[in-house]
Amino acid sequence: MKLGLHIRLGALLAAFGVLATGLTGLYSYTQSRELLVKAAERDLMSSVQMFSRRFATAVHNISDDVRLVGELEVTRSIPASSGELAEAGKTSLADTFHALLRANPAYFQVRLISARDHGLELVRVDREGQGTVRVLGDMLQEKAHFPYVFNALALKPGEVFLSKIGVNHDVGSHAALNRPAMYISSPVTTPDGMALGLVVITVDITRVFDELKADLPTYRKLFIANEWGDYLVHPDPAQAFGFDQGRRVLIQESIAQVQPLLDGKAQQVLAQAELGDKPEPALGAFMRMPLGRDEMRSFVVLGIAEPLSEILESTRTLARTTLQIVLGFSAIAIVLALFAARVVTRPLNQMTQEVRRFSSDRPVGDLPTQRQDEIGELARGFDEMQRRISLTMSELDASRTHLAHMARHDNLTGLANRSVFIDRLEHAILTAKRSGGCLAVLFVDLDRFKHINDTYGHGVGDVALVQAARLLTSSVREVDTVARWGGDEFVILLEAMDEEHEARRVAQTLLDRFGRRMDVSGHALDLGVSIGISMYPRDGFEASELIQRADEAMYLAKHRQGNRYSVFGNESLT
Ligand SMILES: Nc1nc2c(ncn2[C@@H]2O[C@H](COP(=O)(O)OP(=O)(O)OP(=O)(O)O)[C@@H](O)[C@H]2O)c(=O)[nH]1
Repeated sequence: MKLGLHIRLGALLAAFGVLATGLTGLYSYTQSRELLVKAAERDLMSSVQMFSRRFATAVHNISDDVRLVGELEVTRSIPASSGELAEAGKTSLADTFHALLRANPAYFQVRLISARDHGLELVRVDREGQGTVRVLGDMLQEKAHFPYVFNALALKPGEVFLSKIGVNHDVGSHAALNRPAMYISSPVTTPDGMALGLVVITVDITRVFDELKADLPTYRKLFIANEWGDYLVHPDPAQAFGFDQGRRVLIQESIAQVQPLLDGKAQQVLAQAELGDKPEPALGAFMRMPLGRDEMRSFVVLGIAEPLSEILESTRTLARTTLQIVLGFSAIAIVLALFAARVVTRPLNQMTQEVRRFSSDRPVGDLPTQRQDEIGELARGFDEMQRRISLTMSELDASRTHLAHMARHDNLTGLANRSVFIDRLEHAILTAKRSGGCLAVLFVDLDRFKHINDTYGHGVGDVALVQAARLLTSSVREVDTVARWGGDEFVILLEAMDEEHEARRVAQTLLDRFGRRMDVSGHALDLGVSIGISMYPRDGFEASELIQRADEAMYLAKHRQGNRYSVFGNESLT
């Protein structure tokens, strides 16, 4: 099927419109998606930083409690000589420890440990079930071999030691037994700085982390690893504290991008992680968080990850919205394209119709010649072309008519020529034959015409011929035909001429009129004529025959001095 320009142009414009809209939509979707992922990365990073600050604050608060207990009068009253505290002081401290444990659900134990007697626990209160319990007598243990003891005793007054996070296996430690824990300790000193003992709080680190991550959305997962990469917190609890069960589950093995944090070559990184039982790709922000005093160079790696599906959820909404916008604008583009194509092609169609009308000789209607654009230019060009063609056509018509007239008439006198005369004679013969009528042919020859030419010149001879033609025409009926046979010879067809005497009368009229002197270009001339008459059907049945007979009769008249007529067959040369 042949498609019109309107459809093709419309389809082309529509395709451009849809393509442009689609590409714009795709570009804005891609850009927006990238911005969303970048925003999610920033958000995750600030989230992990916030978590780190809150963890630091929590540790700081616990450290303050440890320091506070260490600075109590009763704590500092441990005799340097014996290292043994008075019973009343112990009871008072135990009351304080009970209060601390009640106020801080994340504390497992609060203890005062002597610097003497191999780090013997002087006062100890443990969490047990929903309550607290003071450990007394033989149940008190020597702890000098624990890092939180010997490290704290080496500190200056007011300084705090943070232990590594590990699983507590102290026998008899009540609620803390086999639970992840962290020890925060600070020395108890004499005014001159000698260590008398230390205060240590055993922290339920799981509870601390649970409280800190309570503010995180459920789809965000927390990762914490120690300085060797062992998971301390993992979305899958089975992965945490693997080292306590004789296996290593290392963060750098599952999330290789965090290695620079462990190596101290980066403070924070973005990384791909996997979450859940059925591993789901996630984006995570990880940072290195120093723990404790600088010289210990202790740190943990904190990380918060979010499933990519959550991050890209808003991009799905964006994709839907973008698609709707693209479809909407594509529809508008198609409508506008068809409209534009129509606007452009309508004047062209109009001109096409006018060209068709012009080519089929119908009157041409209005053309958009007033337009100032290319279509107006085209219309004006067509209008001009159409006027020129019309002008040329009418000139051609005129010259064709003239040529046709010239082909049938004598140029000088305007009379019918030989061929027209023969046509009419043949036609008249047929008519006469059908009707049984008669007709007459008169052959007229000017007498001594050569003399006029020779005497007055050909110009005068021409005028004389024209006047002779007029005289002949005005002397016969309108139905009769006068033709110039050649030179100074004329032929006349008299139709419906039933009697010879009627033809004779016409010939006589001619003789009479030619017998009068004529004024030809100021010359008074006597133009005589010789006339021969033939009759149908008496003298012949054919046109040529009748003309020949009339010519012969004219010859007889001429032979007898001219200025007379002769009827064929009535006279003969003698
Ligand atoms: N001016 C003019 N002369 C013509 C034209 N056609 C023919 N003639 C002249 O007409 C003359 C005819 O001469 P002829 O045939 O001898 O006839 P004529 O002089 O009338 O002699 P007769 O017929 O015997 O009386 C010639 O001199 C031709 O040159 C024409 O169109 N114009």
